[in-house]
Amino acid sequence: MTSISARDVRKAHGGNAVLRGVDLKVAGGEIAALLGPSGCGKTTLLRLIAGFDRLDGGEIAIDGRVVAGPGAHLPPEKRRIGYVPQEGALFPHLTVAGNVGFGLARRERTKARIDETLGLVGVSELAGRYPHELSGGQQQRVALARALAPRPGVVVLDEPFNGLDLDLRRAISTEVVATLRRTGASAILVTHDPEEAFASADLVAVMHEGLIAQQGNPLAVYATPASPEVARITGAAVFLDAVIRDGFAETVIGAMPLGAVAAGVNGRANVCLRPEQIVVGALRGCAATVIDRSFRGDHCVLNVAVGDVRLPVRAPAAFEADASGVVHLEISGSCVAFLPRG
Ligand SMILES: Nc1ncnc2c1ncn2[C@@H]1O[C@H](COP(=O)(O)OP(=O)(O)OP(=O)(O)O)[C@@H](O)[C@H]1O
Repeated sequence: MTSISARDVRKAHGGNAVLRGVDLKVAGGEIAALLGPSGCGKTTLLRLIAGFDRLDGGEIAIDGRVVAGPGAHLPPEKRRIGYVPQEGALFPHLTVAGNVGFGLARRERTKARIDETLGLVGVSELAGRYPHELSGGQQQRVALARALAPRPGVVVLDEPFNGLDLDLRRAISTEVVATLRRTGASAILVTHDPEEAFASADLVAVMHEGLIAQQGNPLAVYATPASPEVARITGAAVFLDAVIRDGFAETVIGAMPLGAVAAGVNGRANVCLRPEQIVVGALRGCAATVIDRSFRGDHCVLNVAVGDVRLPVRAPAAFEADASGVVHLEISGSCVAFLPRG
């Protein structure tokens, strides 16, 4: 199984520092999600790992062998990396079998190998079709097959499910991850969707402004974000002013223990918790006034006021405040504290 490591990787485009010292380690057989907002440098990093571009500084190693670094640049075809570009990008003039065969060296380009790969991703019956005769989901499966055909040690996928609608997106990403696991390939999946990252990956690397701001297992990253930016990139977050005393944060809606990140902090801070940690009830807890309510399908979001603090909280879909518009909030779990900046 093939490991991937990037150390202090730097890259500028047109004078702008896009990657500013990226460190990332993916163990053999691990699936990593590279999660970050548009423009933070995700594609730039993938292209450097795949060998399509040259880095300006730092080092990339595949299975301990430096493939890019000072004085080193192994060409893409020698890196044993499969690349699944945004929205598949199949060759329109080639059939499915032709697309899958394209990435294979001539001596490996056999019908048996192509059939085996199509079978692996469950599209054997589509071998003779052209890309325009496929649905979006089928195109994605074929793009994965094309990347997997040469049996790469590493597969990198650049927002491969972007063009698909939500249901299909969830189904295909689950399938793709299961296929990657069957092959034993290590993978880096680029996404800006935290749910997709959490559902797919063993390791989530959160990228912000050209740096990996945090990497770790999905639960750790979600529950203890290392910065307010990581908290926002990884899901909905509620920020509250707090006073920290003896490992507890006192906020306008009550006190809660601190998670590991901010142990040792005392005094004023900004704490972050997830919306589901604030439970809305009728009787117990801190009183809050409902300002408005928006229905979201499986839940609703209430904007509530506690004194002059406004915050969004989640409630059951059918929740209705009583005539007074007063609800009670209880908090559960721990929060993360960030010291004021500056
Ligand atoms: N070849 C290039 N020439 C000049 N600027 C580039 C080039 N490639 C990327 N950039 C710039 O580098 C920055 C990072 O781009 P990149 O595509 O890596 O971001 P990203 O995180 O993948 O974004 P998205 O999620 O929108 O695909 C952007 O500001 C982009 O405009």
